[in-house]
Amino acid sequence: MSDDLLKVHRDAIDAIDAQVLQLLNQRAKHAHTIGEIKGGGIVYRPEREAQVLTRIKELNEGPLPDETVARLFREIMSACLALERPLTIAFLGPEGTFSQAAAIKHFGHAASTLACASIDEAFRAVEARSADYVVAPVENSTEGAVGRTLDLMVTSPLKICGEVVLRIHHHLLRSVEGLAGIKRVYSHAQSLAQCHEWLNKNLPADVERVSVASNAEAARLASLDAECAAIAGDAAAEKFGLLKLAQNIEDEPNNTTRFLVLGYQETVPSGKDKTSLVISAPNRPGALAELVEPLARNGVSMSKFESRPSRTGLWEYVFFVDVEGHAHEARLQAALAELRNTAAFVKVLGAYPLAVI
Ligand SMILES: O=C(O)C(=O)C[C@]1(C(=O)O)C=C[C@@H](O)C=C1
Repeated sequence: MSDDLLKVHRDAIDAIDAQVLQLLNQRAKHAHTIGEIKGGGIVYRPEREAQVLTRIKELNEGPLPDETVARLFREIMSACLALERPLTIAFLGPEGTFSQAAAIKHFGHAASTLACASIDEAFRAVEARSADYVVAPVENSTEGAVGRTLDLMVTSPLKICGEVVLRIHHHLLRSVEGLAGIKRVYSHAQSLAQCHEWLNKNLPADVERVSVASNAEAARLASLDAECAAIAGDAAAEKFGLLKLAQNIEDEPNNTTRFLVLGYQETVPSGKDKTSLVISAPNRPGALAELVEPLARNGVSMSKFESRPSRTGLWEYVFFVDVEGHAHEARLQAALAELRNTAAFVKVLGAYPLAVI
C-alpha cells in the first residue's frame, strides 16, 4: 500500500467534502426560503419529496446503488425540512418498534418521533395536534390487514398522505448465548405467527410462546430474564443490548409491512399515485358487483380490495379499496361520482404518492 497514493485520494475526498458541504448548505438555504414562502402553512410536501427521490434514482450513474443515494437524499430533505419547521411523528411505541423504523424511513432522522401506547392513541395525538403525522401499520405480506388501523380510518378526520413499505426481519434475541435453557419466547402476536415454522423447527415444543403488546416490549422483557428470548428486529435488539441468536427467522423471506402516513393534509398529484377508499354496499344481492363496476368502466385499476365487518350492523361489511392514480384525475373523479350514487357510503381516505424508497 502506497501512502502517497492514499494521500492523493484522501486530498481529493477532502476537497469534494468541502464542495458537498457548501452545496448542502446552499440547498438548505433554498429550503429555508421555501419555508418562509409557505408562511407558516403546511411544510411537508409528500408529492415533491417523491419526485425528488425518483429523480435522484433516475439521475444516479453509480457506483453508489440507487437505494443508497435515495436514502442519503431522504436524510438531506429531512434536515432541510427541519429548518422550515421540525415535525413530530406519532407511532405505535415503545421506542424500537417497526412502526418507529417506518416513521424514520419515511421522514428521516431530523423528525422527532412520539411513542404512543396504541394505534388509537397515535391517531389521537395527531387529531389533537400534539403530533403532525401518524405512521400506522396497515397490512403485512404474511399476516394480512391490521384491522385497528382500517377501523380508525373510517371515522378519523385525518387523510392518508403517504405510504411506507418496510422489509421486516425478525431475529431471536436473548441476553445470553445459546438456545439451551429458553423457557419462554415473547413477541407481538403477528411476529410469532410470522416465525411459526422457524419456532417449530428450532425450539423444543414446551417452550412457551407469549404474545405481548409489541416487539420492543418483548425485547425489554427478554433483557430482564435469561430464561426468556424475544422475537424482534434490529432496533429493539440494539436498544435493549440483546444478542442475536438467529437472524432473519421470518418464515416468508419477503416479509414486508406496509404503513400509512396520515395527517390533516390533502396531497396533490405526484405523477405516480394511489387513492384509498372505504365503501359499503347496500345489503342486497349483486350490490357488491355493482359497486366495483364504475371503477372498471372508467378505466380505474384496483390494486387492493379488503373487507371488514362494519361496526354498525351485524353481517354488514365495509370494503377498503386501493386504486391506481390520484383522486383529482378525471377518470377517478368520474368513477367516484358514480360510486357516490350507488354505494351506501363512500369516503376517500386519501390520495398519495407510491412509496419510492
Ligand atoms: O419543495 C419544498 O416544498 C420544500 O420544502 C423543500 C423540500 C426539499 O428539501 O427538497 C423539503 C421538504 C418538503 O417536504 C419537500 C421538499
